[in-house]
Amino acid sequence: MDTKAIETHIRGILEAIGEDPDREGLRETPQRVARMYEEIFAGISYSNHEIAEMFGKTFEAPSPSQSQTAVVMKDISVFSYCEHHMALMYDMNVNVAYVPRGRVIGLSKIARICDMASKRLQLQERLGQDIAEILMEAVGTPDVGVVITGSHSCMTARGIRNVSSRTTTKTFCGAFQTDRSLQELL
Ligand SMILES: Nc1nc2c(ncn2[C@@H]2O[C@H](COP(=O)(O)OP(=O)(O)OP(=O)(O)O)[C@@H](O)[C@H]2O)c(=O)[nH]1
Ligand SMILES: [Zn+2]
Repeated sequence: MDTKAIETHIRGILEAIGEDPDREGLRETPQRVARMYEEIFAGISYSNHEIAEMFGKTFEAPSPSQSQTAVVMKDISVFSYCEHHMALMYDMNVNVAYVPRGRVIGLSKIARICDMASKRLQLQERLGQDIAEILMEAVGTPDVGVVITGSHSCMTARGIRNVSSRTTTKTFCGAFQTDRSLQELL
């Protein structure tokens, strides 16, 4: 990420909106925003494949038996940023489930994958697909479901200003596409 360029452009934006970038409260703002962008857009620097490798530490699944195990993690909270307005997606709640094929992933890594995929300019729909794609590669299973519910500040704090609206997107891969009992886990 080119932090020097971000600083220059943020200063330009401050001037363009009629602010004085040299007044005390704003003097360090371009640097602060550049540091913030490094943090909140960290996921732009990595492909889904790289994130799968980064957080892809897995363990042998419990001994296979007649039964089928599903892993479900609910209420993973993330923030993301809509690509249309660069506005915050907030109160984002991610539910993830997968059916292991011999390997299971460390639980914290599921939340790390959701967090890193969120740190991009996103569509909520694409965020679900990214999380599913990364998890499928990391765990080595095609059977993954991701359900996301969230609020978009581009719809609540501006424009139509509909503060109560919430959007849910569901991404079903592999067996989740047809198996209602798997879908209902989410
Ligand atoms: N599908 C989808 N749309 C989104 C997402 N985030 C924001 N949008 C929408 O993207 C659209 C961009 O539409 P435009 O008409 O180009 O932008 P705009 O003139 O600012 O639109 P308004 O918000 O209606 O004022 C808007 O309808 C947003 O609500 C998202 O995650 N998924
Ligand atoms: Zn938007």
